[in-house]
Amino acid sequence: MDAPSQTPYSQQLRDGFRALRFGPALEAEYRAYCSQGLLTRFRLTALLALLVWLLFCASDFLRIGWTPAPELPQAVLEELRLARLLALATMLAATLYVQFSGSVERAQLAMLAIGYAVATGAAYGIYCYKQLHLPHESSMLVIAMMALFIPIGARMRWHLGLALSYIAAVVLMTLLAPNKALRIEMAGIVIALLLALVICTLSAYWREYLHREQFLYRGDAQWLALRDEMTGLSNRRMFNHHLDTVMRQAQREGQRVALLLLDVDHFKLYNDRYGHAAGDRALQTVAAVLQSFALRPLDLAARLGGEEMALVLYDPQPSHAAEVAQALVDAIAARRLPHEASPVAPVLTVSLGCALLRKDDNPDRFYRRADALLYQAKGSGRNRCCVDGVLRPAA
Ligand SMILES: Nc1nc2c(ncn2[C@@H]2O[C@H](COP(=O)(O)OP(=O)(O)OP(=O)(O)O)[C@@H](O)[C@H]2O)c(=O)[nH]1
Repeated sequence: MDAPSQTPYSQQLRDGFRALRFGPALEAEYRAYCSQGLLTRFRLTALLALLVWLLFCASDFLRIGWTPAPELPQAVLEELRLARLLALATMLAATLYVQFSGSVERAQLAMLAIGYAVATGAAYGIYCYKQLHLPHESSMLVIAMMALFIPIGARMRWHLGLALSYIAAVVLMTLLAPNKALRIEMAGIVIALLLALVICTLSAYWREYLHREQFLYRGDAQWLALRDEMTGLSNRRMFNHHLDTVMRQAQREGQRVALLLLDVDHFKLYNDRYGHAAGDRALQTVAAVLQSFALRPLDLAARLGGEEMALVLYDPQPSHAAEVAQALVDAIAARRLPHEASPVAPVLTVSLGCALLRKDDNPDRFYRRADALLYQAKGSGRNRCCVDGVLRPAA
C-alpha cells in the first residue's frame, strides 16, 4: 500500500520551522489564528500601559515636587519633563489608534510603538534621575526591556528588533552622559540589558516555536477529523454537517442545492487487475477531478467511503448542475486511466446521480434520491449521469 497522503500540517512538522516561518498558505493561516481576539486584548493592554505611564509621571511630582528645589539642574529637569511628555503623546496617539482601529496588523504596530515609548521613556527618566542624584531603581530598565517581549501576537524578530533599538537608545544615553562616573554606571546597565536580551530572546523563540508546533498538531488533528486522509477530500462527517447546513440555508433563502453522488465503475475489477496501490492512486485522481468542480465557497467535494464520492453545489442553475454532472463524467473518462478489465470502456469511468433539492427534502431523503439516481445510471449501462430522472449517456 502507498504511504498515506500527508496533511499540510504534518508535512510542515516534518519540514521543520526553525526560522519560525511556515510555507505561505500555512503562515497566512497561522497569522489569522494568532489574530483571533487580539484587538480586544490590545485595547485593554494599551489603556493599562497608559495608566502605568501616568503613574510614572505622578511619581516625578512626588519625588521632585511641584516647585523643584533651585539647586537641581534645570536643564535636566526640562529634559525629564520633555521625555515624559513625548512618551505620553506617543502613547496617547497609539492608544487612541488601537481603540478605533479595525486592523490587527496596524494595531499591532501601534502596540509596539507604545512598548517602545514606555521603555525608552523609562530609560531616559532613570538617566535623568541619576543626573539629579535622586533615588531611583536601575533594575527598572531591565524590567522595561522584558516588557518589550510581552506576547502580543507579533513575530519574535519584531520583539528582538524593538529590544535592540531600545538598547541602542540606552547606549546613546551612555555615550552622551555628562561625566565618566555616569558613563560607567550606564555601561553596567547596558551589559545587564544585553544579558537580559539573550534570555528574553531565547524564551521568546521557544515560546513562538512551541506555539507554532501546537498550532500544527491542532490543525493536523482537525484536518484528519474532517477529511479523508488518502484523497484530501472532506470525509462523511464533514459532508453530513455541510449538507445539513447548506440545506437549511437554502431552504430559508429559497436557493438551490444540487447533490451529485459518484461511484467508480467496476472498481473491484480495477483493484483485481492493477492492485490495491494502483486503485488508491486512481481514487486520488478521481478525487482531484471532483475537487476541481467545487469552485464556490459553499461547494464541497467529499469521499463518503470506498469508491463513492459526492459533490455539493450551492445555488446552481438546474441546467448548470446537469452540465457539471456530465462534465464530471466526461472529465474522469478523459483522464484515460487504463481499465482493461472493465466491460464498460477501456478506461476508468464513473456513474453519477444528481438530485436537486426539493422543498420537502430532509438530508436523508435528499441523499436517498441522489443515490437512487446513481443506481439508475449504473443500471442503464454505467459511465453516465442521471440528473433528476434524465439519463445522459456518455459523450
Ligand atoms: N484501492 C482501493 N480500493 C478500495 C478502497 N475502498 C474500497 N475499495 C474497493 O472498491 C471495490 C468496490 O467494489 P464494489 O462495491 O463491488 O463495486 P464495483 O466493483 O465498483 O462495481 P460497481 O460499483 O457496480 O461498478 C472493492 O473491491 C473495495 O475493496 C480504497 O480505499 N482503495
